[in-house]
Amino acid sequence: MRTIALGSTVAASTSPLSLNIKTQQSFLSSSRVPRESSLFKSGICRASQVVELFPTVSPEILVREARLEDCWEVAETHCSSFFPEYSFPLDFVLRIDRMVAMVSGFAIPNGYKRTCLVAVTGSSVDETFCGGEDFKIGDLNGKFGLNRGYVAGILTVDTVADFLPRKGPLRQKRTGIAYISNVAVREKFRRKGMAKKLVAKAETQARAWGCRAIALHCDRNNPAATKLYKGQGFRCVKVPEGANWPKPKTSPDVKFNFMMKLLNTPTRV
Ligand SMILES: CC(=O)SCCNC(=O)CCNC(=O)[C@H](O)C(C)(C)COP(=O)(O)OP(=O)(O)OC[C@H]1O[C@@H](n2cnc3c(N)ncnc32)[C@H](O)[C@@H]1OP(=O)(O)O
Repeated sequence: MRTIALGSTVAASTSPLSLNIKTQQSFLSSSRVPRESSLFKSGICRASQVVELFPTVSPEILVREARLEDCWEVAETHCSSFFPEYSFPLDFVLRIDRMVAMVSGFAIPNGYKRTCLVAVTGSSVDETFCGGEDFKIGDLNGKFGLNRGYVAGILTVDTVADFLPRKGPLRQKRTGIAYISNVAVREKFRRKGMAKKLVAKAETQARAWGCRAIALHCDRNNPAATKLYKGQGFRCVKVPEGANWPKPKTSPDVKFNFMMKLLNTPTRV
């Protein structure tokens, strides 16, 4: 369990870009409120605002691994989706914090995998067309692309198994089950199938890692996300009475569904 300090706020994190689910959930209900943060007004994000015009010209969606040059937009997507009420300077500090967390990667234990996927729009370039050598910094793929598109959705998938039920008397971590977290799509790009594509790509990644199943926690009071996962073939797993299954650290009043899908089930896109 890692902790990211956000000024005076302490965010419990499940992965480098992990949500502070407690804070996240309390803001979910307001995530549809139109947001014009003072950060944007201040002009710090003018470049992003200009790029935002592009998707209307070329709306195709591509899902790929996040790259180093995506990190600001990934942090923006994360923060604007999970903390829509934050205004300057806190929203700016939060974005910086998430960016640093991503780049530093909060090194995962040997033998485990984790990757951050992004859904980009406005990119017409071949996904494989990248310059330079491959390298990995934190969760980010070190390739640079010339036309990388605009990051509008994110998802993290890993095999770290921190939030999966343990096995045996020694409470060993499970293997072969991937875990999804940090799923977010910028408000103006929602209901266009982006999250579905991200989840589908996460499943492909999990299969490539040799996983037989994929799991996640979803707030019971998040009907949109619950519908998304059920539609993608995830099913709620009943937690046995008294079972001490790990779950994301949040306020006690946030209740999660633990959802799982066997990876031999066909993926719907
Ligand atoms: C494991 C986790 O990370 S849980 C955290 C989930 N993240 C959040 O709650 C952050 C804020 N919300 C969001 O970012 C988005 O609303 C998401 C990620 C929940 C959905 O992203 P989208 O790209 O809009 O979803 P997408 O367009 O792929 O919709 C897929 C299905 O989900 C369901 N769905 C998505 N949004 C809604 C909604 N607002 N109301 C009802 N159903 C919805 C629908 O069944 C939809 O299929 P349909 O459009 O064919 O009816």
